[in-house]
Amino acid sequence: MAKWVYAFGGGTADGDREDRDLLGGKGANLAEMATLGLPVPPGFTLTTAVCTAFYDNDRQYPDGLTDEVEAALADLETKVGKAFGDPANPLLVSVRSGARASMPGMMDTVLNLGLNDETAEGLAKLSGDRRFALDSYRRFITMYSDVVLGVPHSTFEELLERFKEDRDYQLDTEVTAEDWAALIPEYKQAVESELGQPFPTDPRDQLWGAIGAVFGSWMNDRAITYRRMYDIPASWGTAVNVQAMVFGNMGETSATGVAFTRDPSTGETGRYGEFLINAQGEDVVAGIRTPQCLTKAMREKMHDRQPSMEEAMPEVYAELERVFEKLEHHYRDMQDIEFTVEQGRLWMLQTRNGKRTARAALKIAVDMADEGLISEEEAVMRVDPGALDQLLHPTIDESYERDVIARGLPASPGAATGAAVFDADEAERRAKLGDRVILVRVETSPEDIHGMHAAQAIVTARGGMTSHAAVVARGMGRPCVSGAGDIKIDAANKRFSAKGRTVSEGEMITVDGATGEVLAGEATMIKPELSGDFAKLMTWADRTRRMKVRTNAETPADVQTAVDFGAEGIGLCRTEHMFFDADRIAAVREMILSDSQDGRVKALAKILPMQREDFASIFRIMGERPCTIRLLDPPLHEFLPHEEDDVAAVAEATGLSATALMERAQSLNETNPMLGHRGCRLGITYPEIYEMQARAIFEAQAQVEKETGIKPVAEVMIPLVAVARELEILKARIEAVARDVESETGKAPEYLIGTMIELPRAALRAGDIAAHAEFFSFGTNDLTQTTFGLSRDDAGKFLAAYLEAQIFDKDPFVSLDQEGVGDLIRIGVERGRASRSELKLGICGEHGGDPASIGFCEGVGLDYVSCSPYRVPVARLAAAQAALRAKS
Ligand SMILES: Nc1ncnc2c1ncn2[C@@H]1O[C@H](COP(=O)(O)O)[C@@H](O)[C@H]1O
Ligand SMILES: C=C(OP(=O)(O)O)C(=O)O
Ligand SMILES: O=P(O)(O)OP(=O)(O)O
Ligand SMILES: [Mg+2]
Repeated sequence: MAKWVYAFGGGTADGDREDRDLLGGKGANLAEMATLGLPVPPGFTLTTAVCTAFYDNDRQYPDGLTDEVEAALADLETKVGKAFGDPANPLLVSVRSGARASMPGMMDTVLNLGLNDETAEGLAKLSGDRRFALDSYRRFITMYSDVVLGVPHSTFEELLERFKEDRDYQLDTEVTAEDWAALIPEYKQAVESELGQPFPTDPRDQLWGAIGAVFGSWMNDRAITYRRMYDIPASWGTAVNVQAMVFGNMGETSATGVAFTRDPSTGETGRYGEFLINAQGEDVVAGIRTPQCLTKAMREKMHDRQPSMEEAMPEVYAELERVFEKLEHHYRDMQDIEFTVEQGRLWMLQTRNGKRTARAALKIAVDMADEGLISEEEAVMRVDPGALDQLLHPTIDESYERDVIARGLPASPGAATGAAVFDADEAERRAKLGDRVILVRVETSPEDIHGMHAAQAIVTARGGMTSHAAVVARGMGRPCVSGAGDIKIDAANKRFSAKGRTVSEGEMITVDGATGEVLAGEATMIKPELSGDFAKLMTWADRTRRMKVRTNAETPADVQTAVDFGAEGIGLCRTEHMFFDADRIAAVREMILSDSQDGRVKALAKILPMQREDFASIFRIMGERPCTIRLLDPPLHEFLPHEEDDVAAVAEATGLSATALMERAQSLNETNPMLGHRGCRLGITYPEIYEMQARAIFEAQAQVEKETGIKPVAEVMIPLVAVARELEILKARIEAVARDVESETGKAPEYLIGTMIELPRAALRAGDIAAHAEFFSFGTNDLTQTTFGLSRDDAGKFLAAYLEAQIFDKDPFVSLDQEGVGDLIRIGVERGRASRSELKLGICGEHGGDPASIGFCEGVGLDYVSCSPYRVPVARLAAAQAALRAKS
């Protein structure tokens, strides 16, 4: 029989951290902490299997669940010595979500459950603090109504605000016990008016209501968005944790807080966190009050005048410090911890591996390896290659004169510029149109997640470093300034003001998430420094990986950037990019529009010296690293002149009439150019084009060898081969050019000839093709396009609908379709290698920079991946992780 409910607390637990699939991360770690002997309020976990069964059975619970919950509740009552619903000695519980993967703030939690008029009075008597009891009661009504009954939080906020205004109160702390006693009936009345039925008073009804709502929150919009963003399957489900309440709102010796064992923004060692005296956990994470610092060091750094927890509660803080130490050693990773202090007694409410910026992930991984806590290989596995991207992005140039309009907390590092917007939907709308936007909000709620994702950076007027905005922004790598109190947002008129200045929607601002500053205008940015920890981790990754990492680049600047990032070769130099250059396009047009071979040869002679110099400048940078140069690929159609001026320029160069040229252009026009006169088909029909290019490559090699004494290595790549004979013919011609250049220069070029595999037929007939190819490079952009029959230029129009309908899990042009396109690659590799065992194999489609696709490339045994320059470090790390996974 399935077991649906697992207990924890009192030094033991039914499960442990290995059970996170079943108990969710929160439940598994609560169980683990309980067994470690840490002070965890006892409770029990309804497993993720209950959630799955609930959704599979039309929101019905599985048989036996009610009995198991009753038994667990009775056991909990015994453990804490209180009874659920007993006015004389009431047990209150929290009902908390918690999935396998942490989804901070995305699902629901209800605190203080079990309160009604009688138990609230009982709690007042028992605690001797009526204000505390009524404060807990009003919190419960508010939270339960919002989460379970669908009566929004704002209903109660408005009642409270009006009440405070009438009495001239500024803060919630001024509201007395009598005041709460007067307000609570108003709260309940508001619920009854809204729902037509009274607020539930039976604690068991409340419990099942909350359990249902928390399971239901697995399917709320923000949880769905978050799952999509982080690839979390809907089938995982959430667990529900029912836990005895401890109270941080029991006066000045009580508090609640969130802490990280290392700084989640920078990775610096030293505790980092916030706490609030006389408050409950939600107050900190929701950013309702701006909290106090955890440590003295942090307070001094932030110039905060309020005492830190280390200073205000030294004894409890010392105990907390011991817990940090224990947890970090136990989990061997930075921990994100939620705790509550009830009248001087510390209680642990959650621990999880802390979300962190890429910068912090890197520092923590390297530091922990240096401290001997983890191995170098583990450090390599700890950094998400995709997130590394964040480190490669610019920061504000120091010499830039900053026009600071507001200051807040440096909640997530990095800098970005964009147009100010004040609403998440608008941020998303503008971003879709290609605008860079900065989302400016009073505070963010999880409903804003799509807007935060669409924005370049986030600014909030309220909230601390652990507010929702800060945590989510760090996870996404978006710069964030939170708690910028100077900012007054006028949402109705779409503008904000700060220090007497006004910024309207659409005006450009800059956010510096490292300093907490918001600047007017667009700042100048500089490239990041990639030494220190970054270089160290990369060295460890390079030691570990099997596959080489090359780059797709053709301009000297890009090639240099890629080499600086550690590229070990060029995997794709697209020569057509050199053809489109403004001062060459006229000669290219002259070549394609001339109707004779002589005319083409004449035009190509103009291009040859330019191409030679292009290649020479690349070889000078690349030295002995191999350079794959792809001969002309795009359809001639793409080079045709469209404007009258362009036609006139070609007419002048060729001596042909504009009318004759237009007729010729018309005849070259294609209905379906991507499947038309392109790739090797051009080489076959206009041999002089590829001959010129081959000559430019070989002559450039000879020239650079003469200049530097270093022998450049060229890999001449023929695109769009479908039939082995195409390659056979073109290879013979290129070899003839190589021989000519050798006899003219006295230098034998070092080269290979190979092909791209970008058509299904080429993959299927890889055996025949390999008879003529010394290497294959999988052109997975076109191979995806041709395998799906899906235009890569037009798919954007309906891709969103395909992702929405779960026809595609991911955009197949971004992450390789490992089943379909992957099968063709597998076949290509097998048949190619069977025909030529030393065949060199690589990938040069965009997928070469995508970590999941790189994992696939490792699995099929490619020799290298090639990606755009800024992706090179990502690929180095992803290749190392793939190698480690393959080993394990
Ligand atoms: N049992 C509890 N006692 C006191 N405070 C609690 C309890 N359970 C949760 N909390 C606080 O609520 C927030 C949010 O809960 P999540 O379930 O982690 O979302 C948490 O920070 C705790 O401080
Ligand atoms: C790398 C490729 O070439 P391009 O993107 O230039 O078509 C490819 O098709 O995968
Ligand atoms: O359990 P998690 O980590 O998903 O988050 P939260 O604490 O917000 O529930
Ligand atoms: Mg939590």
